[in-house]
Amino acid sequence: MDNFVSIEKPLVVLGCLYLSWKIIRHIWSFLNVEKEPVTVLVTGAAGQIGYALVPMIARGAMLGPDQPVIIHMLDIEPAAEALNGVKMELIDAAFPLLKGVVATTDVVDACNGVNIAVMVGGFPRKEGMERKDVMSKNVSIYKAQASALEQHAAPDCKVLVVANPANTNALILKEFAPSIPEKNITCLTRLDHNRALGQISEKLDVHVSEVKNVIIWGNHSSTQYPDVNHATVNTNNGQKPARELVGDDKWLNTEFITTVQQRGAAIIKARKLSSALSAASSACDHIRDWVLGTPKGTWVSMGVYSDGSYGIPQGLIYSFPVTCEKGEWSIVQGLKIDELSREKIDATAKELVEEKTLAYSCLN
Ligand SMILES: NC(=O)C1=CN([C@@H]2O[C@H](COP(=O)(O)OP(=O)(O)OC[C@H]3O[C@@H](n4cnc5c(N)ncnc54)[C@H](O)[C@@H]3O)[C@@H](O)[C@H]2O)C=CC1
Ligand SMILES: O=C([O-])CC(=O)C(=O)O
Repeated sequence: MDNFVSIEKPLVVLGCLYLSWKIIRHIWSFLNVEKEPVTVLVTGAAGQIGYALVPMIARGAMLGPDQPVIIHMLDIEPAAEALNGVKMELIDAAFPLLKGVVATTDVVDACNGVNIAVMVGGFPRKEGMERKDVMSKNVSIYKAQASALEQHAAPDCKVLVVANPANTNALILKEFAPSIPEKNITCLTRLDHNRALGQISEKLDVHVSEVKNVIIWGNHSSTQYPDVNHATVNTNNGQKPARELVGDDKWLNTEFITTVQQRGAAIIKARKLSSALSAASSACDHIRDWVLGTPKGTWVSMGVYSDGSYGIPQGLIYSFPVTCEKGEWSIVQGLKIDELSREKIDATAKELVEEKTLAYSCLN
């Protein structure tokens, strides 16, 4: 009996605490008390991704429909007038969640107090170029902006690098901002992940939301490895492996991979400009899942600092399958890697090692 009472008491206390928490939450939402705004920096905000991205952030696509935001926009002096035009449009759109806009060409003002930094500023590649061809211009920008972020952003600021070469720019930013925790510096491969989901959904004629757990391994470049071996599709008969449903290994091992790898180039060829709306939307997906968590049983691809998982050298920003919870990502462990995948996973890592050397030679 004594034992029973000693177990029961803490359970009752826990139950009361849980109920009080529920009641407080209910009253809170009833009173419609607003959350504190989160400050989001977008660099290169006068450019085409920036123009697509800032309204998405202001509408809640990045941080949720009840999260007020303050947007800081940075661009360079020649783009100052265009940047001011974007600010005017943000004001004109009267977004309920938008609590402030700063448009500046001063990197310190831009970084001041930011909680999330989306680094889009840089030079996009043109038709016929590889992403590493914009290396020398872009890595020096990331070296310079690293110290501004380190000194002026909020200490727990989360950073997403979009500008190409995205993995290597993120690595340079990490190396020149040593006091920012390495877990807080990531690069965008979610666009490639979404492209892979899109290709499977088109092939099977199912809605893209029914497909999950593709993986983009490695570099956001034409050596990336879009891996469908662990992907599943929701069907009327439950969840099935995507490979089994597609039933065409030849397509999955060749055309599917090259289509995803070359999708950026295909968009440039068609638009004469690189992807913008899909890049902006994927940047929102990346931050939303990182901050608010990935749905149960689902992983996404993020370029993160390698801890040696899957034999990838440490000291690279490499795209892995990750799940996110409470604002932290973790690499999905224990996936079986077949021989073909191993080769491709290593090949894209090798390119990143070469890019790192090239980046350092550009900075010297
Ligand atoms: N990781 C990914 O999935 C993707 C990456 N990208 C990359 O994103 C970057 C931006 O692309 P777009 O918006 O199409 O280019 P854009 O040329 O339209 O815009 C780039 C903006 O950055 C600004 N900028 C240049 N140097 C800057 C600096 N030091 N500080 C702040 N801003 C600066 C430019 O003035 C321009 O307004 C490119 O590097 C592109 O290759 C594009 C699509 C997908
Ligand atoms: O291809 C480019 O240069 C732009 C980009 O990164 C993409 O669309 O994936």
